Amino acid sequence: SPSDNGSGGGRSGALSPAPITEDVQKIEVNPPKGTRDFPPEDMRLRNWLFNNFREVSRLYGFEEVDFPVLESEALFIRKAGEEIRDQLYCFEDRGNRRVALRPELTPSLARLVIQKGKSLSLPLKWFTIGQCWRYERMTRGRRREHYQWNMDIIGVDDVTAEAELLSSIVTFFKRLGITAADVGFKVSSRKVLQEVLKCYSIPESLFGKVCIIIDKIEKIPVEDIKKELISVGVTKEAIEELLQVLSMKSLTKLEEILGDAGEAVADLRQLFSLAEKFGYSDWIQFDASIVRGLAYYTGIVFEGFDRKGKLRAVCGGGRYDRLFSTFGADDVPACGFGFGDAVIVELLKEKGLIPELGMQVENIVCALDLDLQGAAAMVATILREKGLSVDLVLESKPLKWVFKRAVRINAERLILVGKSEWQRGMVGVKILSTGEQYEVKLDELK
Ligand SMILES: Nc1ccc(Br)nc1
Repeated sequence: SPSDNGSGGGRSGALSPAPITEDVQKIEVNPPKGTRDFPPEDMRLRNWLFNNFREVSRLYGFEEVDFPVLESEALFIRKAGEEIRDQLYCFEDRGNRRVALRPELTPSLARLVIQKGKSLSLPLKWFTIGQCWRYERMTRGRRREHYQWNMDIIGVDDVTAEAELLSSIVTFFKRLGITAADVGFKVSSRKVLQEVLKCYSIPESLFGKVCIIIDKIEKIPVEDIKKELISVGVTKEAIEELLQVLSMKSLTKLEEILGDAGEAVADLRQLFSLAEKFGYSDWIQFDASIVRGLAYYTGIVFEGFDRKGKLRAVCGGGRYDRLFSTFGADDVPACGFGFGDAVIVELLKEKGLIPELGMQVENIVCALDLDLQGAAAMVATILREKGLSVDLVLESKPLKWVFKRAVRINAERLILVGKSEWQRGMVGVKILSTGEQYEVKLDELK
């Protein structure tokens, strides 16, 4: 067995803490408030989740894109009273530029589309997975960062685009074992609001603000909703009509109020018809109260919810046909969704659907003699060049330590490089699941 370097095989190499002197300051080892580390076990779960995001994106023919976490603050400055604006993680950089950690991904996507301009052939089907930030007073103890999967279709003004996006999310849920009994989508259209406001001659300019106020309908008392609507100039009559329409859960009843001439009912009817064809009718329901909290949505909006009502929205999205002109470019029809990495994990835990994702390595290679470390490196290299993973024991360790590590890293095989075997061009192999052991010629190792 390898000579013992007196480390006792325990947490060998553990250093006693450096003496605190004037130039050594004990650092905070936890990440900043509201942020997370991803140690190996958590990173395996995150990679598993993101790999599912990517696989669904591939299945739907979407191309991956990415943008900087840091953007010009101007990208996110909208005057509709959104929460996302109030919580912007913004600052002035050393060049005196106003910048922000992105709170969402859609404005960056729009910026890139505008930047690329005519060089792009529509429609675009782009996806990204990116970290998004908000600066929230920690009194509420909520997170300040999360990762979002975004899928966007740019250049299609038909509801088929929204239907395709909803299909992709259903496909994602199904892959994870989540069913229509667990999760549903509340679907509506902001054109419902638009048509009501138009009936009461409420100016279009109020549309964004009204949507942001209405989005709070489940979160604050209805009297406060009314006060805020009044404060932005909506008449009492319009408010009563609005609240009545927003309580609708039936398209037929909505049609009785709005008539069948408007786009809102037509879009929704088409979406529900397409849902039949895609096979996800069980997953969606009309709910006029859904407006979502981003000012730039203009049409169909939707959000994924857990049917037990225990969690916040799992995902959300919609059509945003006017975003590009707010950036000074020509408008392009667009729709997309954001899917956060936190609520879905809570949901999977609730449903017992978190997969076992142990560390896995195919080989652990160990020199049985101090002067065989080079030979062990050669063996590791041969295996790695064959595409086999190797944990190479880098120091002289007792065999007991090596076996413990092999179990901890879930190695399939232990490759022992011993003096007598090496002289015969052989190495020892132990299959850790069965205990079977044998010698094999180096050039036959596979
Ligand atoms: N927009 C946003 C960003 C970060 C978190 Br956590 N939640 C929402």
